[in-house]
Amino acid sequence: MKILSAQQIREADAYTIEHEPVSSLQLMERAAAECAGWLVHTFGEALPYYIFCGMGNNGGDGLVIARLLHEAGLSVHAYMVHHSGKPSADNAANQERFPDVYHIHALPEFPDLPEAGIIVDAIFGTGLSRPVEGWTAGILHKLNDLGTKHTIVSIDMPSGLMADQSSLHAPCVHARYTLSFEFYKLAFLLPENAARAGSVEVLRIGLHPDYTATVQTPYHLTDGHIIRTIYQPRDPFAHKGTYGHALVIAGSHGKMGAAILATKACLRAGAGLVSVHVPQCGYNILQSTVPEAMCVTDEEITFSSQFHEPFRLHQAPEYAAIGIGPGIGTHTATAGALEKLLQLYHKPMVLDADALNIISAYPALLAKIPEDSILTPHPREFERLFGATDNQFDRLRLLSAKAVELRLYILLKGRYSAMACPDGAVYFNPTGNPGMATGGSGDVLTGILTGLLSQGYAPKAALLLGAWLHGLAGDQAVIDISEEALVAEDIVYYLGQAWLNIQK
Ligand SMILES: NC(=O)C1=CN([C@@H]2O[C@H](COP(=O)(O)OP(=O)(O)OC[C@H]3O[C@@H](n4cnc5c(N)ncnc54)[C@H](OP(=O)(O)O)[C@@H]3O)[C@@H](O)[C@H]2O)[C@H](O)CC1
Ligand SMILES: [K+]
Repeated sequence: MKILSAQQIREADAYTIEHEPVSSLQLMERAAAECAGWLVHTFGEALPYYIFCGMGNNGGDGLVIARLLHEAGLSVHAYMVHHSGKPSADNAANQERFPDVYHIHALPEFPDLPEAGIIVDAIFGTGLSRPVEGWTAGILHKLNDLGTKHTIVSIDMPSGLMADQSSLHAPCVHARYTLSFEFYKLAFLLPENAARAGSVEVLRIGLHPDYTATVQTPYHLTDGHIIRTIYQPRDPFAHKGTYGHALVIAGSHGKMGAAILATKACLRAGAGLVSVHVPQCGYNILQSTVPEAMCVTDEEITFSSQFHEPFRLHQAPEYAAIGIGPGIGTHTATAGALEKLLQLYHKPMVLDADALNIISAYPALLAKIPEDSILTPHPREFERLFGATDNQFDRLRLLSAKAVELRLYILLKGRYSAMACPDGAVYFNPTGNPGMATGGSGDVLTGILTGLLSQGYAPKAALLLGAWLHGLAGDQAVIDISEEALVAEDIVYYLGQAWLNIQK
C-alpha cells in the first residue's frame, strides 16, 4: 500500500472530484458516511456523541457525521472550534445543513461533558501545516484530559499531528482510534507518535484508483498483495542443493542461544543446508540442539577466523548466503575476522547485532560491505552507526540516505520496521506485536533473512518477506501463547504457521 504525503492526498481528492466526477461536498458526504457507519457499528446507538469540529474540511466531515448520527436518532452534541477566521466553503455549507452547533471562541467556553460517551475529534486533519498554539492547543489538552472517561475517535488524523513532518513536541489529541481516509499517513508509522493515533482504521472513501496507481512515493506499507507477488512456491523436483547452503556466524561463550535461534530460523526459513560457525565451546550445544545444521568451530571463544577443519575463512565465498552478528561479541580478533570476511565475500549478506557494533567502532568497514547486503539495526545500533537525529522523520531521511549512499538494504527495527532500499524506496512492515520485544527475537530475524537469501530470493524480496514472516510468526504465536509468555523460540516454531498463512 502506498503512503502518500498530505499534498498528494489533496491531489488524490482533486483528481477524484474531476475524474469520477463527484462534487467535493458529495465526497465529504461519502467520507463522513463511512465514519458514521463505523462509529455506530463499533459503539452502538446508546452512547452520546460529542463532535468537535474545526473550520476546515476536517471540521466539515465532523459536521456531516453529526448530521448523519442525529438523523439516525442518536444523541449528538456538536461544537465548532473557531481557531481561524473563516470556514472552508464545504464547512460553511455543512454548517447551514446542520446549524445546531455550540461555538467555542476561547478556552473558558469549553463545555462540560457529564455523561460518558464518544468524543469525535474533527478539528484538524491533513490541512494542519504548523503546530497548534494558544487556546486552540488548550482545547486539545482538554480533550486529552477527558480521554480517560470518554473514547476519543479522531477523523482522518488526530488533531495536532502533521502527516509528513515531525510534531514531536506539538500539542496533539491522543486518540483511541483514528479513522484514516484511504491511506495510512507516514506519521502513524513512527514510534514518536505511538501515543497519538491509537488503533488506525483505514476507511475506503472511494478516491480514484487511477491516481493511486500512478502516483510516485518512496513510502510503502507492505501488505498481503506485495507478499504474494514475492513468494515463490518450492520446486517439486527440488533437492537440498536447490535451496542453497547458508552460513550463520553467531554465538560466543555465554551467548550460544543466539546461534541456536538464528540457525533454527535459517532452517525454518527454507535454506537447503545450514552451517553454523561457533566457538569450540558451542560445538556440543549446537550439535545437540540443532541436529539439522552442520557445525564449524573456531579455536577462540568467539568468531576469530581461527577455524578448525574442515572450514577455513577462505571457503566463505562458497556459501550461498552468510548471516553474521548475533552474540559474536566485539573482540578485536572478531573485528579482524569480520574485516577478512568482508574482503572475501562479495554476495549480499545479513549483518546484525555485534557485527553492526563492530562496524560502528570501525566505520571504514561500512564501505566494504557487499552491495545489496541487509543490515538490521535496532534504534540504538542505528544511532551508533549513523548518528543521532532530532526526531524520527529526520531519522527516516537519514536511514534512506544511507541505504542509497552505501547501496545497502537497512531494516530499522520497530513496531513498523522501516526497510530502506538502495533505490530510495522505504517499506514499513505491519506484522508483529509487543510480545516480540524479547531477547533473541532479532537473532531469529537474522536467521530468516539468511535462509531466504540462501534459497535464491533477491535481497529486497528476502527483506520484505523475511520481516513479514517474522512478525506474522509472532502474531500466530501470541494467539496460543500470549504476548507476555512469548519467547524467541516460539517465533521460530510458528514460522510454519506464517508460511502456511501466506500460501493460502
Ligand atoms: N482525503 C480526501 O480526499 C478528503 C478529505 N477530507 C477531509 O479534509 C481534510 C483536510 O481538509 P483541509 O481543509 O485541507 O484541512 P483541515 O481541515 O485539516 O485544516 C484546515 C484548517 O486548519 C487551519 N490551520 C492549519 N494549521 C493550523 C494551526 N496550526 N493552528 C490553527 N489553525 C490551523 C487552516 O487555516 P490556515 O490559516 O492555515 O489557512 C484551515 O482553517 C482531511 O483531513 C479530511 O478530514 C474531505 O472531507 C473528504 C475527502
Ligand atoms: K481530526
